[in-house]
Amino acid sequence: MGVVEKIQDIENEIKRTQKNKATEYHLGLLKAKLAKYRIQLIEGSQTKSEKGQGFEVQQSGDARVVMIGFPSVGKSTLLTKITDQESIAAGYEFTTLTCVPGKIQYNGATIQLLDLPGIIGGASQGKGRGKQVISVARTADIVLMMLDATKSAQQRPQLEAELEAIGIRLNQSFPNVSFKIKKAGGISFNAVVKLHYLDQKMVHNILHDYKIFNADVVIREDITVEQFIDVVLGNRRYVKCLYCYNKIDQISMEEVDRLAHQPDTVVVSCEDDLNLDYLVQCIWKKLDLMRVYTKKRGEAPDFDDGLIVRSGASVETVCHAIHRSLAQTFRYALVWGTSTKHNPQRVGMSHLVHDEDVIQVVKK
Ligand SMILES: Nc1nc2c(ncn2[C@@H]2O[C@H](COP(=O)(O)OP(=O)(O)OP(=O)(O)O)[C@@H](O)[C@H]2O)c(=O)[nH]1
Ligand SMILES: [K+]
Ligand SMILES: [Mg+2]
Repeated sequence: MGVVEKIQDIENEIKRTQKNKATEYHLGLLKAKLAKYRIQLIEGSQTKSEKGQGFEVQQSGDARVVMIGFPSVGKSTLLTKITDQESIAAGYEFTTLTCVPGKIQYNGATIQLLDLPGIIGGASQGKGRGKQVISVARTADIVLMMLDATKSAQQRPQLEAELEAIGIRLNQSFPNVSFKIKKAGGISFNAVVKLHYLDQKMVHNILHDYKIFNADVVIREDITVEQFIDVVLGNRRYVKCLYCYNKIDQISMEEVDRLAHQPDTVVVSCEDDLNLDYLVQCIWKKLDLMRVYTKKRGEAPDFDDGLIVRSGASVETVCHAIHRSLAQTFRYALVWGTSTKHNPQRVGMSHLVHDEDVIQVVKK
């Protein structure tokens, strides 16, 4: 029996099995098995020739946004509209057959946007070359899920399921669990919150199924079985997602209004240039990037030339962004901005900077 059939069998068994106290351990194990087979499918089944034909292109700029969507929803049209690059668009499916990168310039940052071929249902199971296409989403800072506003509402959960199946978790954060495999000592289990979906026995069962007999598990959040398996597997990607409904020129105002009120959603019309500026703003916000300025002693900061760093960045990260060796000669930094109480304030490497802060590094 092939892996795809095994997966189907387990999925059927999960569907058939009634959810109750008596079956929950069995269900937990089935889910662990399912996760294992899915991994085999992604990692094990690529032949040599397939590997050479990935859709990966070189990372460039400050962040990467990857468009994922069914055919002919307008991905290429969008790339041509909001980046410096043209990607051919047409009224037939699978117009785009490669990965086409473009650049968005915004607030001094360069954001890479990738246009990809459309995917079809079952892509994660290797249908078409969909698996390679959606795998590119693993490298994204944001998945821009492109949807056709004139098509069925089903397209969104379908795409989400495809991404789930290759280990991508959309708009979720890494479960608050610490998990360490040890050489000996058995399994120690600790939960600091009340758990509703998981208990010690289930954790043991799942770990044994993965042939893990010695580990420390500390759970600090009321997680599900699936989330625990994610932690054990350790190869999940937690990626932000923005849902973009295109072609709103074709639907009623009421419908536009309804779609626009969903969380993490932007409605646009590439054809009529509706809301495209707002989409770029939303991408920028979602990326959570910051712009900080550096200055030399006795000189004014150069506000035209900021440094782009991730939110939560420290002075150390800023030093690295200025010059690779700066951290070694670092004595302290003077910071002006909202991250400090006094302006300027003398801070060390670990100080966390804020958007728009000005930083002067004092060397040894
Ligand atoms: N009405 C309308 N049509 C649009 C809009 N955006 C794109 N289209 C049309 O939709 C069709 C498909 O556009 P593409 O940009 O090729 O779509 P795609 O998602 O890149 O398609 P594939 O590469 O084949 O997966 C073209 O005929 C576009 O002109 C829009 O906002 N409104
Ligand atoms: K098309
Ligand atoms: Mg296209």
